[in-house]
Amino acid sequence: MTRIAFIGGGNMARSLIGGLLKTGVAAADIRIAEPQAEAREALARDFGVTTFADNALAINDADVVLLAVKPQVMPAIREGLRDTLQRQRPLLISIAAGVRLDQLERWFGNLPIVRCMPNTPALIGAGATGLCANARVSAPQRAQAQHILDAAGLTRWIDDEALMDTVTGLSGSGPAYFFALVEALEDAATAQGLPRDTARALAVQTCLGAGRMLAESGEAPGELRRRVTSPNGTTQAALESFAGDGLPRIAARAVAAATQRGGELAAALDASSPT
Ligand SMILES: NC(=O)C1=CN([C@@H]2O[C@H](COP(=O)(O)OP(=O)(O)OC[C@H]3O[C@@H](n4cnc5c(N)ncnc54)[C@H](O)[C@@H]3O)[C@@H](O)[C@H]2O)C=CC1
Ligand SMILES: O=C(O)[C@@H]1CCC=N1
Repeated sequence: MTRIAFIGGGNMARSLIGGLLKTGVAAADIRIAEPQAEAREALARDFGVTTFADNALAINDADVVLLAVKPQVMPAIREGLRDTLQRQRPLLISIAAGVRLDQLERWFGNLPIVRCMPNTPALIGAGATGLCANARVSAPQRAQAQHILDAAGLTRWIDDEALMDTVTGLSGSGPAYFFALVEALEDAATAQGLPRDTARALAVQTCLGAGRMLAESGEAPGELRRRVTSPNGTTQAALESFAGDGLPRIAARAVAAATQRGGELAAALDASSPT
């Protein structure tokens, strides 16, 4: 039995808690610190978990403390947590974009820490998470962290922490890229006269079907793409249009922008909380 305390009960905490409960973790073993009373009530109602307005109270007796606040909020929570963390020495897990292991060690002390980057499909158990551990994380703690994130979907360990911002740019932010593409496809078909609800339904199912084929067929995306593309057919016309507009470059620039922003978030915290 692992007691898990969440600091911050927003979107990602809700996604992760939903996954944990589905895999059989007892609600009694999950505690959440959340400053907003309305959010606390919703968490207790939706998940049956215990909530706290006070961060230090929530982590009392916790084996794992999971930081699920915005990167900018990290320095502000250290005062309230540091003493209890040092006394209990739980496994600390952070899901904050950009925030580095050395920063977490500076703020919260020399603890076993796992930095990870999940994504919102965790809510339905279809998340993707990259994890990276500091040297203090023992093998059982590594397994503990993986077990918690496995409840949200697929997990992959990332040995080189510098690549965690790339993971953020790929899968952390990635669901939004696919949502944006579906929005654009739906708008394009609607502009040609298709009723919006029909355009939405067809675009969403196409996205789901393509995603399932990618996940379940074991085939490379390029091979699946080739099978849709008849010589001189409709798909070829569309793919040539994508290529002409520089789709690979568009994707590379978007991932680079998100990756860079991760580094900027961390640098801003170095500037505002140097010690
Ligand atoms: N939303 C996403 O798709 C993903 C977000 N993340 C990371 O997860 C973290 C949380 O993001 P979201 O859940 O989207 O944000 P959110 O804004 O929905 O949740 C943050 C929660 O922290 C609470 N909070 C604010 N100050 C606090 C304090 N001093 N003590 C305790 N709680 C406090 C807020 O009231 C809020 O409920 C961020 O660091 C983000 O980088 C990581 C992967 C994906
Ligand atoms: O946009 C963000 O900063 C967070 C991190 C990854 C997804 N959402």
